[in-house]
Amino acid sequence: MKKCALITGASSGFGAACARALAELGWNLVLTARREEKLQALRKELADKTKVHVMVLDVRDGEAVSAACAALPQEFAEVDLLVNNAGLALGLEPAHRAVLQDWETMVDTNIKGVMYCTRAILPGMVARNRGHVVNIGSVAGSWPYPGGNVYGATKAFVQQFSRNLRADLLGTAVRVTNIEPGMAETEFSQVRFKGDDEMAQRVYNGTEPLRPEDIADIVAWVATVPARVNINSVEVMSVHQAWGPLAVHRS
Ligand SMILES: NC(=O)C1=CN([C@@H]2O[C@H](COP(=O)(O)OP(=O)(O)OC[C@H]3O[C@@H](n4cnc5c(N)ncnc54)[C@H](OP(=O)(O)O)[C@@H]3O)[C@@H](O)[C@H]2O)C=CC1
Ligand SMILES: N[C@@H](C=O)C(=O)O
Repeated sequence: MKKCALITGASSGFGAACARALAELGWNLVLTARREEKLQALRKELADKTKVHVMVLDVRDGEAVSAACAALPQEFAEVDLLVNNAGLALGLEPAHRAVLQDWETMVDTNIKGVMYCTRAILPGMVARNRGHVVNIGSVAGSWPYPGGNVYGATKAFVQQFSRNLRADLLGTAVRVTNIEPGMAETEFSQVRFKGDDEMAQRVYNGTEPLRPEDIADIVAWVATVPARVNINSVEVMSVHQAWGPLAVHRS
């Protein structure tokens, strides 16, 4: 039987790259995000490789998440892999100048969104004694940097939530992995700097960030190791970055 992956934040960046990588492996896909046109374009792109169900969803809406997951078409209803990838950073202001609404949006998306999706999908995995939750954390969850305040804290939540999920799932065959990428070039900086291209480009100038497919390859790897193996966490950075978001080599 074909395996099925549900990927949040599949309309760009890591999520779209995960969809492409898993389609190559023949997995059926449930792709979710808010921008339907992007999801439909990806569905069309992958149509000759696999079956794709598009689910337009705001992960901040817990009731919508649980209703959509409960109403998955039969062919996609048994989710083997949940990739909790939807997330964002907003702003780089120090805490005393930060916009409170930005903090709330990051908490609602990066923390509550992960909680809602996990809570909706996990019971089926436990009942089938089969499945894997892959969370996309960040090096920002372990390494502080100026302006990282609430974004880093949300990713620290993802790290500890992943560990505690593993503890809860002991005795089942359900796996949990937290992937912690460093700087990668996606729409992430466009979103963080609210469309200010110059600020966004400054992040990547003179260095070589990770690419979305680098993270997708890791997701595909952790999902396909033997069922007895749980990769707990993977911290991954560009060769031009060390330790945390601040230590970046620029030529
Ligand atoms: N790029 C980087 O340097 C790093 C990124 N990360 C993390 O990786 C993950 C993916 O980011 P990345 O691919 O880089 O960035 P992108 O901005 O390219 O992708 C973010 C994805 O999240 C989706 N998303 C955002 N908010 C919501 C929401 N409320 N409901 C549903 N979907 C939402 C977006 O879709 P849409 O707007 O259509 O809803 C989009 O598909 C995030 O969790 C991010 O924190 C971690 C480490 C490094
Ligand atoms: N590593 C990035 C995303 O998580 C960042 O914090 O800039």
